[in-house]
Amino acid sequence: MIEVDGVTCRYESGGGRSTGDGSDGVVAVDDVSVSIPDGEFLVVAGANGSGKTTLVRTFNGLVRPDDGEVAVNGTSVGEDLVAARTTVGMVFQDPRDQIVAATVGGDVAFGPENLGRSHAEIDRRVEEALAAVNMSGRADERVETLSGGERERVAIAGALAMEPDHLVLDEPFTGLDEPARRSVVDRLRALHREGTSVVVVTHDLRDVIDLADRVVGLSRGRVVVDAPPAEAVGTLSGLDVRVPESCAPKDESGAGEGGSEPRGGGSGPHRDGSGSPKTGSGSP
Ligand SMILES: Nc1ncnc2c1ncn2[C@@H]1O[C@H](COP(=O)(O)OP(=O)(O)OP(=O)(O)O)[C@@H](O)[C@H]1O
Repeated sequence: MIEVDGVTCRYESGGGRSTGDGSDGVVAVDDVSVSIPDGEFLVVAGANGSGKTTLVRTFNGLVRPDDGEVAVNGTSVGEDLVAARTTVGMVFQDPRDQIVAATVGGDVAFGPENLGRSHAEIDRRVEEALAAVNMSGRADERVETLSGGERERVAIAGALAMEPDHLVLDEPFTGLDEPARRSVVDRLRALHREGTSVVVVTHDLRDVIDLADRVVGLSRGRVVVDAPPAEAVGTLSGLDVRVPESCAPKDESGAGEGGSEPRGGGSGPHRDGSGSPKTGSGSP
């Protein structure tokens, strides 16, 4: 269970995290409270810049809240970072931000190796994680030879090898073509069915609306809707979140479908204004 209680996160106008002195800057997440029970498939939706990435990064301590508290399985993230990083697996917006080894197997093994697990245990985890993303038998392949969808699946496998209770994926479909999207969706569906809790961050609900138990919608850092998908779409379609055509308001000029932006190419990975890509690792 992830419990977010009254969390606020600010960035300084120069790009770094807030000094906490109340000076000017961006309030990326503004007094958010949300609980994510085990086994839930949660979608965190909102327009670019609404605070989605910042919020989910508090789940494993990659971002420390300026106010409020995040607890995972009853333990404060700030008090036990290692526990949070092993319990909450994170897959970043661009898999290149987290692939660290030359081969598929080496990359997936990286997290459990850092945990100091035995060779036999690491081999078991790598095998199971690759099977979960439908890449069994491909451990020796070089990452640089893989397609974007395959790299995404390697990144997911890397997070799964940590055997997290919660898997958090930030815009996992960005830049993927239709078959790759379908493949990642299929993997997420299977993982969820097998009991993994999944949090997907997205500004496009179309791929995940059928999988979601609940949708939390953010706007300007605040929660504006927290409801099952069917109830949430009405609010979300007014927030530059793409919703399936069948759910979009009929009388609007394409707001629900995100205007003319083509599917797949999308708006591209968000860059955070600091000029540097978002970095970090699902590994402690
Ligand atoms: N490192 C940073 N320095 C300064 N401001 C930042 C930084 N990272 C994010 N922000 C700002 O915080 C706000 C929330 O950003 P965040 O990346 O959390 O939103 P998001 O909903 O994930 O956006 P996207 O969908 O584009 O990734 C935005 O105004 C953004 O410009």
